[in-house]
Amino acid sequence: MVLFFLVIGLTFTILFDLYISSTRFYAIFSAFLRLLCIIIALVYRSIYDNYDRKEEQKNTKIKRGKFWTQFKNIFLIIGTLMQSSTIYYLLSSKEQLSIYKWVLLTLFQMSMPLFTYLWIKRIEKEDLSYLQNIWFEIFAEKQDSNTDVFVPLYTGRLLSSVAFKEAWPEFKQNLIMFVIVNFSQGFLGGFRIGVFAICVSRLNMRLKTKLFQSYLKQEIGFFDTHESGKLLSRLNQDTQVMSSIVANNIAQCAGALVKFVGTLIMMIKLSYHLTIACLIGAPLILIVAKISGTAHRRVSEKVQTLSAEASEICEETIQTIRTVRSFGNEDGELKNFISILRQAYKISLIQAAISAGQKWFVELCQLGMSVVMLSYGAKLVRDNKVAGPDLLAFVIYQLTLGAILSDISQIYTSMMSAAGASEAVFDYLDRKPKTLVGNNLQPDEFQGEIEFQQVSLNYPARPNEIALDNISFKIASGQICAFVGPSGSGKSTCINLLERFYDPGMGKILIDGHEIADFEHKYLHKKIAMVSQEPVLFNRSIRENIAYALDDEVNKELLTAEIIDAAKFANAHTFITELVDGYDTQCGQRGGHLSGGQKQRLCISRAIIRKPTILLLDEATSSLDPVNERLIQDALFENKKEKRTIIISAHRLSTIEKCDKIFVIHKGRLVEQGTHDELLLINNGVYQELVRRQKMDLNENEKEIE
Ligand SMILES: Nc1ncnc2c1ncn2[C@@H]1O[C@H](COP(=O)(O)OP(=O)(O)OP(=O)(O)O)[C@@H](O)[C@H]1O
Repeated sequence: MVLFFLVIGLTFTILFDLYISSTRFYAIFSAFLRLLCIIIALVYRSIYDNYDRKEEQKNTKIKRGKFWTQFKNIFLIIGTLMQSSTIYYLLSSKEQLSIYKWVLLTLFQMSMPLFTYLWIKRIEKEDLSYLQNIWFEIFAEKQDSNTDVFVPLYTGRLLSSVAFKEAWPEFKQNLIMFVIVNFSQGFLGGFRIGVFAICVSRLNMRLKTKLFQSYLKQEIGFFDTHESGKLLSRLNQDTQVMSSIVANNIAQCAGALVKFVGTLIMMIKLSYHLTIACLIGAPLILIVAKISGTAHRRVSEKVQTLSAEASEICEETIQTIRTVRSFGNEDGELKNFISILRQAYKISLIQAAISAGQKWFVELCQLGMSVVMLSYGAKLVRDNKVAGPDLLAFVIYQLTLGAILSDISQIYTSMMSAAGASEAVFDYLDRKPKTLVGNNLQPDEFQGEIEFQQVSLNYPARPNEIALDNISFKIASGQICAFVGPSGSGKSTCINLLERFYDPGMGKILIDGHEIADFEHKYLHKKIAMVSQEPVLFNRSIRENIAYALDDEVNKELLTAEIIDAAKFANAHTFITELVDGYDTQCGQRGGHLSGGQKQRLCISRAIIRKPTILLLDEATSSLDPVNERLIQDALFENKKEKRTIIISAHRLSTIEKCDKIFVIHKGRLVEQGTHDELLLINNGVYQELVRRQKMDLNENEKEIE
């Protein structure tokens, strides 16, 4: 891809310089364009270098190729000097340019695409490769602008041939030039629009991919503190705003700047007196653009934040629609939604007022510029200082310049809006996960021996509350153990740590003597499977849900047999085959088309099919009827074929009586451990109390039934 840009850049350079450029003026103009582009590249680079430095200060571990970075900076500076010297040479040399000098100059000027190539390479290294689309767009826009600049000149000349008798002999020649420049403008304009449409879609796709990729890399704590609705709004809306505004405007801005410079050169060539007269209002337009741009940035930031909040309410309400309906609170949710949209609307009114005010002011300045230029121009024509046809061409240039200035001011304003919208997106894109996904340890043997060494944890969402306090225990390979304790005591937290959803604040978690963080991410999750408290299924078929994340290359027939075995293990096969579509039945969003118990059984099948060495069951059978629960328990306890370490977190103590070891957790601390019989012997122990209470509840229930 990068080579493609390089080839395009070089081809344009050679074509334009060797064959199309025949005048010294065009050569100067062409070199000037390159200079401009290199300067833009330099500015970008310095911004990213600065960003690098900040990153380095934040994270000293990041080592970057400093030498190479500086080397490329020097390249860009040399490029700038080369282009400047080309312009100087062309301006100062009086003699006709010979062909070998043209070749030399062209080689000289080829530095531009070469430097661009280096710059693009650099961007790719920084993982910001989507910016190359913008760069390509600048290329396309630049070519278009080149011919744009000549349109008023030949329009002016053609009109003068019609209007002034003395210009009649040149009518034919002017008509041909008029057709050529207008045709090229139209052709290149179409080309530009096509390229632009591709660029926007590609930029959008890449931005979304990068952002989604960045979300997927984040630690679970990030999702505890960032609502999904807001994250989705950033992913869908903000990236869209960014890609269309940024791609569109950077391209237009480059084009407008090129046109501005080109038009200005042509105007100066026609009459520098008139040029000075008509530029009086320009600085005012640019100052107003700057002021309103800053205002737009702030406003747009607020609007995007509010729209993310609205999206969060919408998403949450849809997700929890059954609860909302059961409490009859549809109006309440709608009210919240409307109130946020109203706030956004009020802020948009400010945005509209700023845009309108800016437009009025710019139009007024343009009018002033026209009046000054026309009055002064008429005087110059009367004094024979400017020829009539030149004044006509100048008027067209002046109108073009006014439109360009107006464009630049609007581009700046909307760029600022995009900057406001993009702030949060870039924050997420640049965010480094606090927990690294994993290292590279992938031992051939994985026994499943677990050890907690003085482990403590505070959840990121509640940094001041201790969830686990100095917990130490050891589970031998192949043992079946249980975590018990009152609700909120920390059982699921221990399981979350074994899944590496969080890293302990203090202490170590070892598996087979290695720290859990040392294992490679995919390897670890092949060896450890979990069935969580809330059974979550994907909106796919039962078959796909059970085989979720298994390697694609697994033989299909084998896979079907394994899926059925796994379903049988979890006692799910019977209910699946009773469904009309059997294993192809769709589960609905989050498994909403199935009952709680059915979902749990599918989740168990999904874990079992992976043949994990460590199986974590967090209240995995809580929604099942006693018969089904007993069948699954038996399958777990009696499966001697595979050596598997199993950890069960359960409230129904009858289900864990047979466990090799029971860990009693209370208020985040490990208070007792042993077998069921050993724990019952601890007088006034927590376990003894839990068993006593459950027995009482059972007796009362039995009495009620009687
Ligand atoms: N993601 C989280 N962010 C903040 N605090 C959390 C989070 N998850 C759990 N907690 C808190 O940590 C403590 C332990 O929770 P945990 O889920 O481990 O309890 P548990 O013993 O599994 O309870 P239960 O039997 O009800 O499932 C509780 O006080 C809970 O409020």
